[in-house]
Amino acid sequence: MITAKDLGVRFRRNRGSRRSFKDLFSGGTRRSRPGEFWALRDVSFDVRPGEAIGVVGRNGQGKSTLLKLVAGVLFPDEGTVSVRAGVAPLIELTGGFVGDLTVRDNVQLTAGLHGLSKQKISECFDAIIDFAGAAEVVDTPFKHLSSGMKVRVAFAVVSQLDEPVLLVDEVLAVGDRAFRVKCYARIEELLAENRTLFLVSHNERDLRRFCKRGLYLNGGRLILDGPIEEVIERYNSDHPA
Ligand SMILES: Nc1ncnc2c1ncn2[C@@H]1O[C@H](COP(=O)(O)OP(=O)(O)OP(=O)(O)O)[C@@H](O)[C@H]1O
Repeated sequence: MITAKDLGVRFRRNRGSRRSFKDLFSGGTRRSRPGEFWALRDVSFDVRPGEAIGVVGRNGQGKSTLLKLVAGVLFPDEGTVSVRAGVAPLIELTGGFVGDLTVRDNVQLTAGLHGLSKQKISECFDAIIDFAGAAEVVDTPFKHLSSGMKVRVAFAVVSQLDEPVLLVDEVLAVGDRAFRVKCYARIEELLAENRTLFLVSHNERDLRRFCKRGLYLNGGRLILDGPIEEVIERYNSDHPA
């Protein structure tokens, strides 16, 4: 379903840093420009349809960057990632949503971008709003929603899409308990339909509940790719609380 080979992503630490005169003459031969660092490097893995994968690592170790590559919203500087199916990304709280548009417009836009027909959208519109508990804010600009409500709307839409790959980045932590329970049930339904799931989480219970396999990232490197229990154990022993 997904093949990632030697993935590398480079970012600049400091937007203001300029390349030096000397750098200009060394042209493209330099491996890394000043101020740049590899947020992800030499990362390779294969994912089969229906696999549920938990991505673990401390803050800033490349987890979100990896999901963005799979979602196709970021291109690698090295290596390749191929995804043989559509992706429903739930990454970054407001990801893909337009702040000035209303909830209604955003739901229609996102669903439309993922290939749902007008008719299908109007069929499932009420269910999406109902799932999110967003009836009162349907005509409110998205930017005026509370952060929890933004996540609820985003999850409600994204989990309604027919895409075979679902990416969930740490958003479950934001919803209140009643909403999390609904999200868990929905994720379980999606897994039962043999969808592929990537879950970034710092919550071991969530990881164990949904994922069989884990990827442990540290310093942008893939330290361990294995059964979720082994991955959690290794992560915990590397970084005891
Ligand atoms: N657009 C960007 N420009 C520069 N640096 C970036 C950019 N996006 C991410 N980074 C940096 O890349 C590194 C990896 O970030 P990433 O968001 O993938 O980490 P993460 O493991 O998801 O962290 P968290 O658990 O905090 O969400 C971090 O040092 C981050 O500051």
